[in-house]
Amino acid sequence: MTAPAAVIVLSGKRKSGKDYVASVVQNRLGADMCCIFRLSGPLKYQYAKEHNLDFDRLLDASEYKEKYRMDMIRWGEERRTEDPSFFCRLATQGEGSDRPVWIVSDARRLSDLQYFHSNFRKQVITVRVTADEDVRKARGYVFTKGVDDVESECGLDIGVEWDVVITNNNEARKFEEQITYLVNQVQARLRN
Ligand SMILES: Nc1ncnc2c1ncn2[C@@H]1O[C@H](COP(=O)(O)OP(=O)(O)OP(=O)(O)O)[C@@H](O)[C@H]1O
Repeated sequence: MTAPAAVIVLSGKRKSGKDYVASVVQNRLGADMCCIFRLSGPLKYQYAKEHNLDFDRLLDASEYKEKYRMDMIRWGEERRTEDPSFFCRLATQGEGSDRPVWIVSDARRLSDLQYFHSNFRKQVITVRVTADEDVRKARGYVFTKGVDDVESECGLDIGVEWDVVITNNNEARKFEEQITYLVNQVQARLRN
């Protein structure tokens, strides 16, 4: 595996705009230069594989998914406890990992940040995407107990020093300036 030149690690509350930022940055840099990884991506796939289940049925909103949902969450936690970098490693393998810029669109835990800091010390750029609650609500956010008040959503809310903070409150010009700043940081790493 060739090491990437830059690794952008995005974090933010639900509907703050992480996926949106990831795709804007990818468009700026070019898809051939840049790959987006989702840490939440391989969980279902790996769970299905290890339990001999039908991956496609696990992805839809059927009874099948409901039946295995709790067990899948438990299994994911167990895996992470045994090996905190398990899902980070899994998500960033395979297609696209040979591109020079990685964007990880959904860091949720301190262990996610620790993984990227310790494996890609010089390349990593941590980014917190923020948006006011009313803006997030307008984008479809609804507070859900058991989802929005647990570690996977709140683990990075305080006590982290981010390299870049992007405020994404529908202010196009400000947003643009912040994206340009981030893209410049990436380009500086590509030159080194
Ligand atoms: N600056 C922006 N301009 C226009 N639309 C935006 C902007 N930011 C976010 N959106 C839109 O708001 C919605 C939510 O954004 P997005 O999916 O990127 O959030 P997220 O943080 O990835 O959410 P989740 O955590 O639920 O996956 C999307 O439809 C997205 O296109």
